[in-house]
This record gives sequence, structure tokens and C-alpha cells, in this order.
Amino acid sequence: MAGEGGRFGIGYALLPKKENSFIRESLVKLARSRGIDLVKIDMGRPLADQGPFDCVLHKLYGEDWKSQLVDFRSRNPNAVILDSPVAIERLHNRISMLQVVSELKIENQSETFGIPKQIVIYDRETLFDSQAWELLKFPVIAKPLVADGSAKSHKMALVYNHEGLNKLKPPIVLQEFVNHGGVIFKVYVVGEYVKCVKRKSLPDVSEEKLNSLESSLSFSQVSNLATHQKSDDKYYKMMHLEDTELPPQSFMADIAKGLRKAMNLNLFNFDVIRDTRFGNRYLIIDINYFPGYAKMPGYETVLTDFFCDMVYRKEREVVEEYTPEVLVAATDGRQVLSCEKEVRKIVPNSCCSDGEEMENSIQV
Ligand SMILES: Nc1ncnc2c1ncn2[C@@H]1O[C@H](COP(=O)(O)OP(=O)(O)OP(=O)(O)O)[C@@H](O)[C@H]1O
Ligand SMILES: O=P(O)(O)O[C@H]1[C@H](OP(=O)(O)O)[C@@H](OP(=O)(O)O)[C@@H](O)[C@@H](O)[C@@H]1OP(=O)(O)O
Ligand SMILES: [Mg+2]
Ligand SMILES: [Mg+2]
Repeated sequence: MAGEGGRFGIGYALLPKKENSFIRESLVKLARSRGIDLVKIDMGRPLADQGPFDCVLHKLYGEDWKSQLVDFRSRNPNAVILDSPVAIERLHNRISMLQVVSELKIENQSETFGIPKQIVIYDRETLFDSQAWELLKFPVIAKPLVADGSAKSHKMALVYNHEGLNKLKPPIVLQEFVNHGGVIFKVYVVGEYVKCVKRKSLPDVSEEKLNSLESSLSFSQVSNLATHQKSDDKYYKMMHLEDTELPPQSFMADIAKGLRKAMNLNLFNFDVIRDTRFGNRYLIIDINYFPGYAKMPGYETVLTDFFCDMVYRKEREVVEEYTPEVLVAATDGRQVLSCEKEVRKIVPNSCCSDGEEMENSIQV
């Protein structure tokens, strides 16, 4: 729990690309001003020997890292691990990733949601087996089954006809391509916070295109192109992103909450398209763990609020189990609010309330 001076430590373990985009000076400074130190985990040493950390933030794969987390957890049972490797693993397979969407129950009169029709293909024989295809219509998108963050796992192909299947390398997921007006919605989730933004997507596929000689089109991370790449393309010049209406915020928030609970994850985004055939039908096509949050407006504040929430909530849970004497020692200079029935709560003086003093609190 809180170290010297009532500060909290969050250790992070990220690949260099993610570290560069996410761990910005602006985030580190804001977190520091609110009592949280972001500390890089040294991958050359055992995690359990480092810290102390109140929380571990990570996006790394592999058995060694998983067992390090298990070891860390057993020695630091009160630390928060964001997020559990088992929960993250569900997102490494494009079938299990979207299965959870099909299980969600959300009451909404005006909008509906789901996933596109899709099948999984493990070998080349099945790829050309018409029975496997009964459910699907061209065009389809072929996506690698594994979504493990490698460049390969983002390599896709839009396939217009049977001929286009020749180039594909199973195991893949074949997902029906749904015309959606060339705009995708990315819904970023950070705990309870939900933010939906618009991005350019693949253009709609016309009947003429389907009947043309072209059999497939390969692409990768189309919604993630740098701005200059986007403006180079004739298609993007033609599109008017501003004209597209966002989906209703409360609807996206309900889906986000449902997914967060069902998947037991705090840090993810999901991609949503609006089916142009029905203006109120939304399809979830992708879910990513720990996405590019730095692209989210005001990400520093959102993430710092969330970190504060995590570490203080955990500390409250722990402290509530102790006697008042232990509590006083544990709060280490911070304020303690004394309530009826001997329930004690810590009122952070530098975090979440931006340093404002809380009424009725007793300074210890
Ligand atoms: N079923 C679909 N119908 C229409 N367009 C789709 C469909 N699936 C994917 N796309 C388009 O292809 C893009 C890439 O697909 P997807 O999001 O599954 O890949 P990804 O590599 O996992 O993306 P990310 O970079 O978000 O992780 C989407 O952003 C969207 O533009
Ligand atoms: O940085 P990373 O390598 O984690 O890349 C992630 C990328 O974030 P970035 O924009 O910071 O690159 C995300 O972009 P947005 O959805 O937020 O647009 C998305 O493409 C994830 O799928 C990527 O994770 P991966 O699937 O490759 O593990
Ligand atoms: Mg995507
Ligand atoms: Mg993805």
C-alpha cells in the first residue's frame, strides 16, 4: 500500500512502441502531482523484487511474464494488476473476442447491436468447402485468427469473390463485410469512463466492384493511418467525417459497461460500425486491449483519474478491515473521515479531489 509520504507507485511494463506513445511527460507529471509515481518495470530483473507497487499496468505477452505476475501477486496480495492476463487472453483470438458481445443483454428500444456473420477456417481444404460457406456472402474480410499485437495479426484482406480465397493463409476468420459509410466508431473504455470517436474506415463496396475482375484487396490498420497518409489517398479526400453522426452515447456506454463486466477488463477499446441498410443497427467488429489512449482527447486526466480511483479504492478496502489505531498509522498523514458504526474511510488530500479539503473530515 501507500509508501513514504502517502504516495502510490504504479509499475508499468509495455513494449517500446506503447511506452513511447503512452508514457508522455504530460501524463507522468499530472499523475505525480496527484500522488502517483509511474515507474518503469525493469524487465531484466524479477518483477517481485521491484517496487513496492500498488498497481501494475501491463501489455506484454508470454508465459514468463504471466508467471512473474503470479509470483508478484502472491507476494503482494493487495496490489492491483491491470488487467488479469487470463482476461486479456480472450482478446487474442478473434472468435472468443466477439463471443462475449453475443452474450450481452442490453435493453434498448431504438438501437440494436451484434456482430457480423463470421466463420473460422483452420485449413485450406475448408476454405474451398462450400458447406462451410453456407452462412456467408461476399464480400468478406479475412482476418488472422490470432490477434496478439504482432504486425501479422493486423494483416487483412477484403475478398470480393471465390478467386480471392487463393491468397489466404489459415487459420483465419472470414467475416462478412458490412457497408457502413466508410466511418468507424472507436469506443475507448478506461474503467467507468467511455469515449467514442470517429475514424476513417474502408469505403462501401458497390455491386460493380463485386462483379469486377479484382478478386481481393490487402490492407492493415486502416483506421490507424497517420494524417498525412490519409490525405494522400483520393478516398479520404472524398469522405466527410464531420458529416457522420456519432452513435447515441448512452447506448455505447451501456455496451461498454456490459463488456467491461463480462470480460473483467478495465482498459480496452472496441470498434463499431453502423450498418447502412438499417440506420439503427450497430456491429462490433474488433476489441483491443490497452489501445492507443494517447489519441484520446485529454487522455492524461482520464487515465490519472482512473489510476487514483484504482489505488485509493484498493486502499480503502484494505484499511476498512483494520482497527482505528492501525488505520491512523496506515493513512500516514492523510485525512480520515470518521463515520458511524466505526467504519473508516480515507479521504485523499491530493488525489481525485484535486487537493480540495473535504468538509467534516478530521485531520490525523
Ligand atoms: N465486418 C466488417 N465490415 C466492414 N468493415 C470492416 C469489418 N471488419 C473490419 N472492417 C474494417 O477493417 C478494419 C480493420 O479490421 P479490425 O478492426 O478487425 O482489425 P485490427 O487490425 O484488429 O484493427 P485495430 O488496429 O483496431 O486493432 C476496421 O477498422 C474496418 O475499417
Ligand atoms: O501501441 P500498440 O502496439 O499497443 O497498438 C495498438 C494501437 O495503439 P497505438 O495507436 O498506440 O499504436 C491501437 O490503436 P487504436 O485502436 O487505439 O487506434 C489498436 O490498433 C490496437 O489494436 C493496437 O494494439 P495491438 O493489437 O497491436 O497490440
Ligand atoms: Mg480494429
Ligand atoms: Mg484489433
